[in-house]
Amino acid sequence: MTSTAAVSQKSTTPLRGTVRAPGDKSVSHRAMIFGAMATGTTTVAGLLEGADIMSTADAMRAFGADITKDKDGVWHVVGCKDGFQSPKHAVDCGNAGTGVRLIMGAAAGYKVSATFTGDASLTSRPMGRVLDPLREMGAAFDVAPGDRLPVTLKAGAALTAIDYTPPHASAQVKSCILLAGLNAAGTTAITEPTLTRDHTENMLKAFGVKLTAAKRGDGQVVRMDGGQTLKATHVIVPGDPSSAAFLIVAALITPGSDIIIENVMMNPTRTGLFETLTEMGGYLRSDNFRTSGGEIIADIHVKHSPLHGVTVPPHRAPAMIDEYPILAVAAAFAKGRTVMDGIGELRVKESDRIAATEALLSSNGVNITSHESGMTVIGGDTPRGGAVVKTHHDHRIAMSALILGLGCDAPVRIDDASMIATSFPSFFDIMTRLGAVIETSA
Ligand SMILES: O=C(O)C1=C[C@@H](OP(=O)(O)O)[C@@H](O)[C@H](O)C1
Ligand SMILES: C=C(OP(=O)(O)O)C(=O)O
Repeated sequence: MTSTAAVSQKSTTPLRGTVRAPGDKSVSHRAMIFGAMATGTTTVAGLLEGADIMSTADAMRAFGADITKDKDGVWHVVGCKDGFQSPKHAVDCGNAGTGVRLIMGAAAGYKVSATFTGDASLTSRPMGRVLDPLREMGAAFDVAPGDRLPVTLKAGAALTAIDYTPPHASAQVKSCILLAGLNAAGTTAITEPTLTRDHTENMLKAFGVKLTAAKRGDGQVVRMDGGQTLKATHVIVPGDPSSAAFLIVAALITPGSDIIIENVMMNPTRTGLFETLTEMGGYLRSDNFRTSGGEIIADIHVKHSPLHGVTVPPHRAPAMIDEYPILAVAAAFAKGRTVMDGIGELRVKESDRIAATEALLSSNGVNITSHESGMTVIGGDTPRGGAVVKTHHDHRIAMSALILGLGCDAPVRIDDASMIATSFPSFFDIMTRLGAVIETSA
């Protein structure tokens, strides 16, 4: 992707209007992958047409799926005939950790060979967290020491189910093992000490797979027999709460704002930020609750609010893991101290998000400190702004910086806005429609 700089200005008018959240990224990846694994044609409405999902769709085509979009915007995924086939070229998963980790799990079950790679950010992220359990199941890989991409899956191994407790709270690891387990001998069991997003479990059931998820403490044990086939279904993708987060914080910090975001997924494994912002004094009212495509969705009404700092309970981290950079921005406008702990996983996202968030806030005059697995913001004064923020190929850092600029005295610039298209291609359009001054610049 070519990089484009962008800048946001202090909002002198309130944000107003009703907008629709873009399709959820996690659900969209899964719709493409599960559709490719299924027999028959899966239809997908409301797909997030972000770059991450387009990379996953291309990867599924490389393994033999036929994927097209019709004139009404509905995607059709014709499952691979006789399972995944070995791709002719390396599979480039772009910027998407979810894409590559889930696809490696799915592919490991089919006795195919494939080389996986990605962009500068993805090739620096740890893959051992999925390669280790897949090796335990019997898969073999060629990979340089350190377990980074590129990774080559070697053909031929028959998999055996494992009973696994992931060392990190990770829906990607859980999902990778479950997808491999579909074609493994025996019963795959995964114990999660803390529950992570459960879209894989929900969607596998929608594709006709039998599995059980039994609550255990704050977590669960998922069990699934191998040798099950997925049957094509119709997927309706709900709006992404992680994208809605940017619009919500923008409205909370801009005086006079009053906005409605429609169609937001309210799955409790994803709504930790909404809970936290409400505790901080934010006006967030969800109504019109309904069920669509097996998920609860609602419309969220947000008004500008005076915020105060809070301590975020570490056990809430999995339910808002992608939202800490934008929470730190909200914390810059909240009176007092906001403490975020138990978030060491942020070090291995698209960028080191603790370091990137600290740089983004401190360079714009906000008081922030950090340690290995946490950060603390002391907020309340209008930030100075005026910095050019390095985004490190990270869409969430890019959007967080631009939202910060809406409340700073001087404009906030970012070095590269191109990655925003991975998860929220309509970000600029929607923000402009709400009345924000955010522009790409040369
Ligand atoms: O399963 C998923 O769709 C995701 C899981 C999370 O990653 P981890 O599993 O690494 O926590 C999250 O950060 C990512 O944006 C999407
Ligand atoms: C961490 C993220 O995604 P992924 O791991 O799929 O790259 C994210 O979208 O914030």
